[in-house]
Amino acid sequence: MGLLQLLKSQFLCHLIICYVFLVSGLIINLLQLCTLPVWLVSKQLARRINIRLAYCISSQMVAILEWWSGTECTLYTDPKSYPLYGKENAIVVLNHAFEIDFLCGWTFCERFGVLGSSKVLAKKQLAYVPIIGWMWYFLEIVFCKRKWEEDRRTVNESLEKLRDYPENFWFLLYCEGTRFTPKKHQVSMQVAESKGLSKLKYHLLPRTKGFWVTVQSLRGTAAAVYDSTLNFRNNEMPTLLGLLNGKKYHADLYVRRIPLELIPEDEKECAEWLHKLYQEKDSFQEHYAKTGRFPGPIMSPPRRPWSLINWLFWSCLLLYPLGLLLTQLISSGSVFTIVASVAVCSAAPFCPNVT
Ligand SMILES: CC/C=C\C/C=C\C/C=C\C/C=C\C/C=C\C/C=C\CCC(=O)SCCNC(=O)CCNC(=O)[C@H](O)C(C)(C)COP(=O)(O)OP(=O)(O)OC[C@H]1O[C@@H](n2cnc3c(N)ncnc32)[C@H](O)[C@@H]1OP(=O)(O)O
Ligand SMILES: CCCCCCCCCCCCCCCCCC(=O)OC[C@@H](O)COP(=O)(O)O
Repeated sequence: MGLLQLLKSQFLCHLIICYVFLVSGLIINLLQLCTLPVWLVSKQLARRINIRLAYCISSQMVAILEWWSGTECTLYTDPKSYPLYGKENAIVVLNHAFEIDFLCGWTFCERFGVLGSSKVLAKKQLAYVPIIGWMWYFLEIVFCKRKWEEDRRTVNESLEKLRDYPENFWFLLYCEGTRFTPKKHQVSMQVAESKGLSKLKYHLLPRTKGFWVTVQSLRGTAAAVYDSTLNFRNNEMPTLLGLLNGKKYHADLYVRRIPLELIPEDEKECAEWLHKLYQEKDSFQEHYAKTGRFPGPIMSPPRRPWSLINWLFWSCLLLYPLGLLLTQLISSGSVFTIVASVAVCSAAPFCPNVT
């Protein structure tokens, strides 16, 4: 193990990274709260400010993936579609099998310049998560209760509000509704069988209602659906903790751009269309399992320095007062205070994992 890799695996480094993320995140949440009066004067200005503030939070996690862990993200896509990415609103349909798949999604958002404005259909519980959930509230993220009777109206209303959004956005939809596990897959395939639908090997049966309401609500706003299929080389099972430890992963994303006009308007036909799409996604995963690559050419966008610059900025800003505090602590000469502080820091890794 090299010296740098050893440094990245040190708990003290993780503590510093989390400290910067948590404190900067709460400061940004507070700044977002301060933009509330701006909404009354100019909604579009408030939205633009919040896009930039949100970037300051989400790009820190992207920096961990791109710069700290050095994870490689490869994009397989059609060269004709490539120039449109980041230049139009789009609905992104992504498979949900990895702990960090949302972060790989964010990384591509960053590379195409839509990270601050990216959106998702998220379960309501995530709205209460400090920093990320609170940030999402100001970004007009669409939340669902996974109760169709309620979601039908609320999801539609939230999406309608995005019609005059001032910057390009990608709206992520995990149609499977939950992360893939063998147990969930088994149950899901029983549902498929009972409905007379073809089985899937690598995906759960897609929930069609959220997709239909999204497509219908964003007609005229979004130009296309980006059908995205993600996998990792060598059967890697990446985790957030692995990234924090500086572990390098290799993500491959296959994206097909499908113009929105090609998607049926009728609910039943739209559902059938989505089931067919998931059959195709399954065949791409099969191809990947056999050959180690997705079909089509590679058009990888390079990483940009902004996430790193933002991360360094917050680190400098927040580590300076922490350094002063530590210097004062040591120079205080109080053995009890020093021993108590070291004990608290040493005990932290043994706390139960809450993620
Ligand atoms: C160039 C680069 C391109 C791309 C880059 C990639 C990505 C970047 C883009 C953006 C990034 C932005 C943000 C990312 C950041 C963070 C994301 C993090 C977290 C969010 C994750 C979540 O929260 S996922 C959970 C919430 N989301 C969803 O659930 C969406 C899918 N669900 C739906 O659409 C649902 O329909 C619903 C929620 C709208 C309503 O749910 P409900 O359950 O009430 O209704 P359903 O119709 O779905 O269910 C009833 C029917 O389902 C059948 N059923 C029952 N059991 C099962 C089963 N196990 N499997 C399948 N089906 C089942 C049941 O029989 C009912 O059928 P009917 O025929 O009777 O309707
Ligand atoms: C700079 C980096 C510092 C890192 C340290 C801090 C780490 C904090 C991480 C917070 C990340 C929160 C992002 C929200 C993404 C959560 C994804 C998620 O929860 O998906 C839910 C789905 O799967 C469906 O769930 P279920 O059907 O199981 O209900």
